[in-house]
Amino acid sequence: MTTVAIFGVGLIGGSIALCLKGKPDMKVIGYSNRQSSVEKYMQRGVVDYATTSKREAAEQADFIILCVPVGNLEEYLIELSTFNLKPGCIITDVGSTKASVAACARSLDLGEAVFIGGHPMAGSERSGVEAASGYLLENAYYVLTPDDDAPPVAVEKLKELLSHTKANIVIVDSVEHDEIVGAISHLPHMIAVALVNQVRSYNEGNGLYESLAAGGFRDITRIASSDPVVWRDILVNNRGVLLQLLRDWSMETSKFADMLEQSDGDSIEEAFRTAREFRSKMPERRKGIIHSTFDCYVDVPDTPGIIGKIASELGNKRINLSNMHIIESREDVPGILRLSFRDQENLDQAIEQLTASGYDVHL
Ligand SMILES: NC(=O)C1=CN([C@@H]2O[C@H](COP(=O)(O)OP(=O)(O)OC[C@H]3O[C@@H](n4cnc5c(N)ncnc54)[C@H](O)[C@@H]3O)[C@@H](O)[C@H]2O)C=CC1
Ligand SMILES: O=C(O)C(=O)Cc1ccc(O)cc1
Repeated sequence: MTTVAIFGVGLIGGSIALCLKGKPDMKVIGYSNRQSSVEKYMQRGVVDYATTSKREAAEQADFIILCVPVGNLEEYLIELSTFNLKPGCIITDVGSTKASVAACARSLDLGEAVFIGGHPMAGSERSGVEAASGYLLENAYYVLTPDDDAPPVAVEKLKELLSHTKANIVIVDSVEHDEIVGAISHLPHMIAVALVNQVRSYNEGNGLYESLAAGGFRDITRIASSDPVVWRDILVNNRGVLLQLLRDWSMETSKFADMLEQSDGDSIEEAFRTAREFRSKMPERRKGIIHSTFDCYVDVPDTPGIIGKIASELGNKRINLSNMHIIESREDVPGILRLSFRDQENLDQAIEQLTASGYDVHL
């Protein structure tokens, strides 16, 4: 029997739990510091057992996965180091920053337990176990940041466990991770929040800003709806990297100011051209090392008949849909529908058709 203890069964912890629960010889335990959350985890069936005792969860675990906000990771590691963990127990985390938690683990005596940092590079602006999905990490990158002296057998065991997420596991140095993820994830979150707040302040004087904000503005600012506590911790933790990135960002925005001051249309055109070229070369999620699936995701309102409507829209155009899965659907909250196709051609046709019909389709 493999016992996995998940500390903090929210969006990410819950999604990992859903990938593991029910697998042969697997027991998934959820830990929360609140009794009401423990009851919720059990009611939703995301774990086999839940407890408010850290020690109880930790001491029977072969794997401990810390899925709490980044600001709590160190205190959890320190407490784990005082427990009587199973020899060979593998502790990992899912925090969006990796250098500080790695340094903390290095400074502790974990006995015969091993720490290997991790970061699944997928998620959403939603939070809590209600938003968890067993498909969230499928085909996404999942970074592991083992120290050089981490036993290779432990890294292999962790990879084997995480293979249930169907993510594409890659090994990256923890400091390099924070620099790269700072640029591609943390900086965009700051920009989205700053942009929304800028428009919010204009809107105080004229409500038309809010009414007219659509399409592009919603796309670029989706991540501004992310959990404030989770993101407070990430930004504060990666502050050194982020301060440099913000300086570079200010240079980029001043280039735009210069181009506008000089009415330099050619340079503006060139900026859009180079950006479009780089972006078009970026791999899509389904093009990972892992076997490709031909899936897309559609944000759908929870209205009666919506699934039938989408299915018949595709059927009418003779687009061959091989599977459909509702990832989350609650009253008044948009759900996500995963549509699977047997080949690229059907997928491309479906994206074209649904986008033309006004659906929000992503890969
Ligand atoms: N949101 C995202 O898309 C991604 C988040 N992450 C990382 O995953 C971790 C968790 O984030 P989410 O799942 O998004 O957040 P979440 O808010 O959905 O889940 C966090 C969970 O931890 C619990 N929690 C909070 N403080 C706690 C404490 N002091 N003790 C015990 N439990 C506590 C909450 O009740 C909740 O169940 C963070 O470290 C974040 O950086 C990693 C990849 C993607
Ligand atoms: O919703 C999105 O696009 C995200 O950027 C999700 C996300 C949030 C935090 C991470 O550490 C990794 C991924």
